[in-house]
Amino acid sequence: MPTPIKLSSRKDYESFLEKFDTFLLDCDGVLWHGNTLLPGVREVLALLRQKGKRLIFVTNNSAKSRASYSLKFKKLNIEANENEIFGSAYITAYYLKNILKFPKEKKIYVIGESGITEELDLEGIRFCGSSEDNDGNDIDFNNIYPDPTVGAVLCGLDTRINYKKIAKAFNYLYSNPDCLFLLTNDDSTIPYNGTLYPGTGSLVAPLIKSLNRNPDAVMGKPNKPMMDCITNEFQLDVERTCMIGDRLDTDIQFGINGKLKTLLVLTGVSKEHDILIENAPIVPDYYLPSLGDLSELCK
Ligand SMILES: O=C(O)[C@H](O)[C@H](O)COP(=O)(O)O
Repeated sequence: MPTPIKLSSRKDYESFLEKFDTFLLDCDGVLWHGNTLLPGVREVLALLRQKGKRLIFVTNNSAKSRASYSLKFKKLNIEANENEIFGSAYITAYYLKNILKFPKEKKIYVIGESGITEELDLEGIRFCGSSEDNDGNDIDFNNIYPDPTVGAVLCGLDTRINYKKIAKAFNYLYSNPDCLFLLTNDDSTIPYNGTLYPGTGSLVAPLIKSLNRNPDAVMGKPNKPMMDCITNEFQLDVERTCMIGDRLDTDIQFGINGKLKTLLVLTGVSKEHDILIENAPIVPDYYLPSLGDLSELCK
């Protein structure tokens, strides 16, 4: 496995940027933690735009729709067109509609937030669950029963997860072997406020354990549906495209799977020792303490 190249000087930054026309950029842990932009990021993104680079934002965070992410970028004073934003909620709705051809007469039970329900709505896909099961009332098991019209259970990031949601999702999957079990992504953690919290992959562990069943499909990085959705909208020259991420097993693996070059930044989940240990399973082409370090070129 080749040794990753650490970018550490102005000369390194300049020659790195000259190699690529397109950058795929992860969001949580690269651009921001929650609603806090990481230092230097705004300047670097503006620099990349000035240099005529194409930017594509690729996030496994399904809590927001494409439109809501577009609003978030605007509030953070970052230029980003909606068609440059690929969130796992958007690609999941796209995949259900165009690839899985999800039947119109069926509906989806959702564990997740408005990102998912807004994108399903836009594709005309019926759903139930999500915030309607947020309530903190005692569970009434008589209110949980098989429903053959539920054709899939879809799980994404849900900061209002509760026993009732897991029990209803379990019920639909346990009572109907034809019911699909889908995840927007399976990140084990989410970088937030300089630390980590349980991510989507950890929230669905109770379902996997209790059903003794793995999901039928996971949409987000490092998986193919995310890349298929991007390449359906953008022609990528893989030799001149670089994936920038903070997480080895999603972002960097996603870039490797897509035959892209990869840059790991250390402001999120993965750390320098993860790539310098002997026989590291996943290694980026380049790495850098933070994306903001490239703002050295703005001076
Ligand atoms: O769903 C999750 O676990 C998180 O939203 C995910 O870790 C963040 O996605 P990213 O922007 O890093 O792809």
